[in-house]
Amino acid sequence: MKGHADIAIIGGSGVYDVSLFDNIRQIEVDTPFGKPSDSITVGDFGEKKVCFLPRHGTGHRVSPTNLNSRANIFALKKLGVKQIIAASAVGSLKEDIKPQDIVIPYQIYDRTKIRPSTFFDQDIVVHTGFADPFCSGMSKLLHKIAIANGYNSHPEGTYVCIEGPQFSTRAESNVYRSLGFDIIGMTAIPEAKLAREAEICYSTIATVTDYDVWHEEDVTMETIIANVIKNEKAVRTIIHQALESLDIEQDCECRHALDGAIMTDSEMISYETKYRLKALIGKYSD
Ligand SMILES: CSC[C@H]1O[C@H](OP(=O)(O)O)[C@H](O)[C@@H]1O
Ligand SMILES: Nc1ncnc2[nH]cnc12
Repeated sequence: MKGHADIAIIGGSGVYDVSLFDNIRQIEVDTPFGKPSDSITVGDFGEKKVCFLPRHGTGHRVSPTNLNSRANIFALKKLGVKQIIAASAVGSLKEDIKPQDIVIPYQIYDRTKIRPSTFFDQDIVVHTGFADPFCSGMSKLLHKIAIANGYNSHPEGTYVCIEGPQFSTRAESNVYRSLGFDIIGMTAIPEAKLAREAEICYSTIATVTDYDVWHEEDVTMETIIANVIKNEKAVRTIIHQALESLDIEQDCECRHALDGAIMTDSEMISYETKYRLKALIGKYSD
């Protein structure tokens, strides 16, 4: 691996390349948790060092359950990433959130079942705050940009993350609606949790592809793919303008998430663990 990036884009369904960077190189990054979903494209955006990772791999090979999110986020941390903009295709749980709208989620409700969702599962115990799972500064910026470009953007949506890969039953969809959730997807968890553990600011541009089964006869891939294609321009526009505006020097509380969160006595953490997780805990452990 040879590369550095301050800002990362994680592409979701239909976003496998943002074509916004100059001087691009593909790099392979290895991590203690294995390999990320694909090689990472590093490049320049003006003065900024940026990178791109397709969440499901090129050609959409990795299902939500099998995503190695630990490797994906660890690899970005190793590159020096401080801010992640994630793109995600979602279903809507509300009438006024229409297909092709944008939602910038501010909360997540976790309905996943079988995903490793922490870096700290061996020899070290860490409890990070996750009350507000997205970076509020970045999310406000994304919403502002979406509105300024004429998109129907909803700030502050709650994203319910299901295990998938099957879509929900009608009963489940109606329960999520009765609980007041706004959008539904399969990938925000554990990505957002791991970004917090890695002290990286993390925000999502959720693009609506369907109304989920509470509203539709059935969720079909035909509808979803048609809207994924229509949503692509919005995602690219918002990312482009966000990259212009983001200030990597500006401090944020997301970047101090491990401060005071490590419960284990430093002397009890093995040398191997300190070495293995150096990119995450190096600044807190001697
Ligand atoms: C393409 S439909 C279901 C699929 O789309 C979303 O993925 P992503 O968040 O990576 O855009 C959803 O979470 C499912 O994985
Ligand atoms: N209805 C839906 N449920 C779960 N994930 C989705 N991604 C896009 N639409 C979805």
